[in-house]
Amino acid sequence: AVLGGADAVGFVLAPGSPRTVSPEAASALAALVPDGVESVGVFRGQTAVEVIASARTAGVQTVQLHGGEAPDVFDAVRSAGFGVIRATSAETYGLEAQEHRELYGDARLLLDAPDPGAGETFDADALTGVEPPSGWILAGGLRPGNVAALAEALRPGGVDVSSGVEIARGVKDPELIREFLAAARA
Ligand SMILES: O=C(O)c1ccccc1N[C@@H]1O[C@H](COP(=O)(O)O)[C@@H](O)[C@H]1O
Repeated sequence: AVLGGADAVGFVLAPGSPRTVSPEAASALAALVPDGVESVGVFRGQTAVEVIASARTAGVQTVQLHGGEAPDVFDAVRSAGFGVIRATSAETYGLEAQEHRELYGDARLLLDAPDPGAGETFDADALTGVEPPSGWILAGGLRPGNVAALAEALRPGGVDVSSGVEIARGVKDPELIREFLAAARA
């Protein structure tokens, strides 16, 4: 991903995924990430104490929370010195946009399909009439073959991919990563 020109790389530190890496393994990988590329720890449904401990061991800069965590978890993670990304379902974001602004306002927003990491797209109509905050990140079922059209239609500030650059669940493919990055940049 770094060689292909990604702006950020993520390590799944949430338990229970075929992509889960230990904080120690993530630390060895994150140490290879050069300055200027953001390293992100991906979490779901853990306590603030667990998230902060794992993120510290892994040495990531940013924490991405997928589990509907409460605002106090974001505050704790931020106070521990990490940047924070709030990942939520695009299909419900329309109903909770005001809540996001009021309760999580300075967390970056990532809009995803309901089942994170499943490689499923969401119905883009869910964002009709909704204006996510500037710099929001689009995720959920992106692939080399659909990222350009979806980015063109939805105009996010960034895109995030996992399943769409894998040859088997949990196994990334360098060629698909290169294709994805080229399509996203285009
Ligand atoms: O990838 C996982 O297994 C995962 C586990 C827990 C939380 C998030 C996870 N993945 C994130 O989901 C989005 C979209 O993934 P996909 O491209 O649809 O496969 C992305 O942010 C992943 O990092």
